[in-house]
Amino acid sequence: MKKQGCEIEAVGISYKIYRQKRENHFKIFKKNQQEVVDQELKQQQPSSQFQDACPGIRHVLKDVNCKAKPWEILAIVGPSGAGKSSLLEILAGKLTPQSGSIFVNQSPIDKAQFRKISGYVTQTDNLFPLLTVEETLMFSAKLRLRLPEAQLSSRVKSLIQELGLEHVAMARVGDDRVRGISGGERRRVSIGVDVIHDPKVLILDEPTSGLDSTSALQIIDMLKVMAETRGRTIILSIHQPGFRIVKLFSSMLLMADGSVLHHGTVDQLGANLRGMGLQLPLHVNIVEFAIESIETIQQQRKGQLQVQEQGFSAPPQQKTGEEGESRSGKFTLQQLFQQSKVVDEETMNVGIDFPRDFANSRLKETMILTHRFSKNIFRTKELFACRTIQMLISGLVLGSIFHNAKDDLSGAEEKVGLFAFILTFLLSCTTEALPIFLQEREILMKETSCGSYRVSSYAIANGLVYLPFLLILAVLFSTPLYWEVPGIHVGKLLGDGRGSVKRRRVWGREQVEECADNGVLHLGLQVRFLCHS
Ligand SMILES: Nc1ncnc2c1ncn2[C@@H]1O[C@H](COP(=O)(O)OP(=O)(O)OP(=O)(O)O)[C@@H](O)[C@H]1O
Repeated sequence: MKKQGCEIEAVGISYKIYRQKRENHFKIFKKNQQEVVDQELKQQQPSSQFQDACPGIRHVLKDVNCKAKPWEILAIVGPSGAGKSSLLEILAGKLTPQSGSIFVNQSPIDKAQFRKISGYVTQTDNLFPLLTVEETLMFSAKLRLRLPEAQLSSRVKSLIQELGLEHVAMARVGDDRVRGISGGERRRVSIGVDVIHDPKVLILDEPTSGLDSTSALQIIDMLKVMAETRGRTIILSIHQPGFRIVKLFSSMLLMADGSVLHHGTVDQLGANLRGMGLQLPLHVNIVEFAIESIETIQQQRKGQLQVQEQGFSAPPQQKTGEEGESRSGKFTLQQLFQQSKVVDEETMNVGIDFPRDFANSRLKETMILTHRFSKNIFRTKELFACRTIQMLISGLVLGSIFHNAKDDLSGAEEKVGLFAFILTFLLSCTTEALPIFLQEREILMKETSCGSYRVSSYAIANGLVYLPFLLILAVLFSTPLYWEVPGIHVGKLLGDGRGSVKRRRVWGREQVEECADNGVLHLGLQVRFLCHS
């Protein structure tokens, strides 16, 4: 019987970023940046093709090859800045490399479809701080699964149990500002949000960062169980894994400076290091030792590459299988370490059912999002109470300033000033929404990119929740003004058809004044009047 699973293979991935250069603004004709890069790359020697020789270009990933198999955990390790996060983002379909390809079960990846069958847990936790752990997972389940409420609930409960979060299920998630659950528990919630739909591939960027060794071990242990019991493919990056954690990794990708230095099991890494004359000291973690010895490994690699380049002119040597040259035609350290490529035939060519559509209809997802927004709003009562009081006081103060406005021309001018002030005040108030949106933006981008819901549903739900509140604030602001400032009552403002028109000539130009019966100048006409004069 064939195993169900999803094998991910990256072949010849190169990713570079362009640093901003000081531009000569007086130079009108300049070359396209890509053209410059291509020309500079062409000029380079083959042996130094991966050096950061081009000024302004940073090679983040250099011809990276790797393979992650189902039922296994592939750990990406390496020093800070090695390119681990960039590789994970490329594997998750968030970044597009300049060259190279990603294959899913040997077929080229369709990013949009792949995002639906995979989960990507970022380095930072993007969660709503005011929702409880259970609510967070429940909303995620509702948005990503098309199941009856009872089944969703039982699924969330069993996931909470699996994640070891029963004791904090009803506690608020919290963040840097709001006190909530611990950092380790929050990391587990982030993982839970991305595994609730049971993805075939789970990509995690530093799932153990900032955790104590016990919490870190718990998380990796949980991922191991997930891989082994459900045949999931797990790819994660990790900094300085402990001894017991390393044992749980099925294979390891050691990276430094954007290149792969080792891709294989932990035992193979030990053997290769010994083969290079590096003896592992007693009681030292092999990954730590490998990272410490990166310079030596890189030097050996350079030497090997030079030997291979010289070998190009010599008659070709016999190669076994796929060893020696990767699909992209470039060499990796796998070749240096003479590792054989183990291909588990059982995992190949297994069809994947890509979900075609969103889990819910537009109406349903709008309802779910409206519910989530309402919960968040009702839990920020203090903020809303402050805004209500602020609007009420602003209205009262402004009304008292214009309380003595007269019902003549100068009074009308004051009222136009008041009108302009109100507009400016209300427009400046709208900028308060910006920090809230910036906070939620990461969550919105994450959820919409993996196909949880449509952006339009988010916008509608947001409007449904916030617009009534904004209307209430506007009424609270305008009520004291309405009663305090004489002559801006709606009835008086608009007149009732009984107004009269006065014409007079000032400096040879005809000016029009329209007065209601009580002598109040029509505000709208006043604006026109001011424009004319
Ligand atoms: N958008 C970017 N702008 C500038 N530099 C970038 C960008 N993306 C990646 N880099 C650079 O590429 C290199 C690799 O970054 P990456 O985040 O992938 O490393 P990492 O191995 O995940 O590091 P860490 O373990 O510290 O998270 C770093 O030197 C980083 O500064």
